Parts: sequence; structure tokens; C-alpha cells
Amino acid sequence: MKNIYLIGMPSSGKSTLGKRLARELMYFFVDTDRMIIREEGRTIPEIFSQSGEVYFREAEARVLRSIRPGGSQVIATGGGMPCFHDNMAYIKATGVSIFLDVSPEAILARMQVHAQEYPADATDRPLYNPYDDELLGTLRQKYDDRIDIYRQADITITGDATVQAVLDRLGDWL
Ligand SMILES: Nc1ncnc2c1ncn2[C@@H]1O[C@H](COP(=O)(O)OP(=O)(O)O)[C@@H](O)[C@H]1O
Ligand SMILES: O=C(O)C1=C[C@@H](OP(=O)(O)O)[C@@H](O)[C@H](O)C1
Ligand SMILES: [Mg+2]
Repeated sequence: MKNIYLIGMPSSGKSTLGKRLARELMYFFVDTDRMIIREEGRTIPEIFSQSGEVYFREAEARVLRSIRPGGSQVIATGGGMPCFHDNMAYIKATGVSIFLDVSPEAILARMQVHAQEYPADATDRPLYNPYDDELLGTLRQKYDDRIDIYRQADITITGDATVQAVLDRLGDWL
């Protein structure tokens, strides 16, 4: 069966929803950030600080192409992945893509709530600091930069996506 890719901004719910969707469909679940962490033996903040973003984007492109097409997998991508190294074209050629379209304002709220509940996770995303007063501006800029790529997805789900809503929209795509 076709692979299913979840794309969208950080904290749009790709990893959380992806796991639930995979369980529901009895597909495998993979998270490209986790694949990179395993391959590198380092955390994402460590990769960014020691090797830089360019290196991270190359690792993303490599792990994406290492996933078997047609392998009945739900793939949670990193927020920036579709926007580098022709990854969106590759995603479109090898599976069904779903864009979780969550506004920068809603993302900000999620990140801040998450940082309050789990302070240890606050540094997990090197490009987004939940305590930064400029975070909303950063998120708006990233959203504007990425939206033309994200919109190329086969399916767009706006706002809080439920597994059922995704299953309904997937319909004939599988
Ligand atoms: N639909 C949702 N509504 C509110 N919070 C959510 C939702 N989906 C995910 N979250 C929360 O947002 C945070 C990041 O979710 P995650 O699935 O890791 O996003 P992504 O993989 O897109 O970065 C987590 O704290 C998660 O609980
Ligand atoms: O938006 C981005 O560029 C990034 C998003 C992160 O993934 P999530 O979207 O799963 O948070 C992770 O890949 C890295 O911190 C860079
Ligand atoms: Mg994720």
C-alpha cells in the first residue's frame, strides 16, 4: 500500500497524529526526525549546533530517500523537510501527502503550553524557542516561506485534525 506523508509546521501534530493514524490503518509508523537521531547518535539540537542546518537538511533528504516506497508506512516529516532538496517532489512521487494546516498563532499557543508542561523539551527545536518574545514573528515568517510548498500536498486539513477526519479525507487515495 502507498506510503502516507504528514507535512506541516512544527507542532502541527505530524508525529502525534501520525502514530494514531498508523495504528488505525495498521501501517508502520516512522518519524524522520527520529530516524536522523538514530542514524547520527545525536539529538537534533546537537546536530544543529555541532554541524549546522545545511548538514541537517542533507540528513533529512537522505533518510527520506531511504524509506521504502509502497511500504504501508505513515511518515511524520520534520517541519522544514518538504522545503529542501526537492523533497516535496519526491514525497509527491512516492505517496499520498497530507498537510496539517495550523496557524502560527495556534502553533505558538501549543509550543508555549508544551514548554510549561514539559520544560525539559523546551530546547528540542533549535529554530523555535518557546520563551522567545519574537517566536510568533518567526513562526509567521516560516509559514509564509513554506506555504507554497505545503499547499502542494494532495490533502489539506485545516485546524485541529482528528484521525477520523484524516481517514475520511484519505478515502480513495489509498
Ligand atoms: N490537535 C492538537 N491540538 C493541540 N495540541 C496538539 C495537537 N496535536 C499535537 N499537539 C501538541 O503539540 C505538540 C507537538 O506535537 P507533534 O505531534 O510533536 O507535532 P509535530 O510533529 O508536527 O512537530 C505536542 O505537545 C502535542 O501534544
Ligand atoms: O521546522 C523545522 O525546520 C524543524 C522542525 C522539526 O520537526 P517538527 O516539525 O516535527 O517539530 C525538526 O525537524 C527540526 O527542529 C527543524
Ligand atoms: Mg514531529
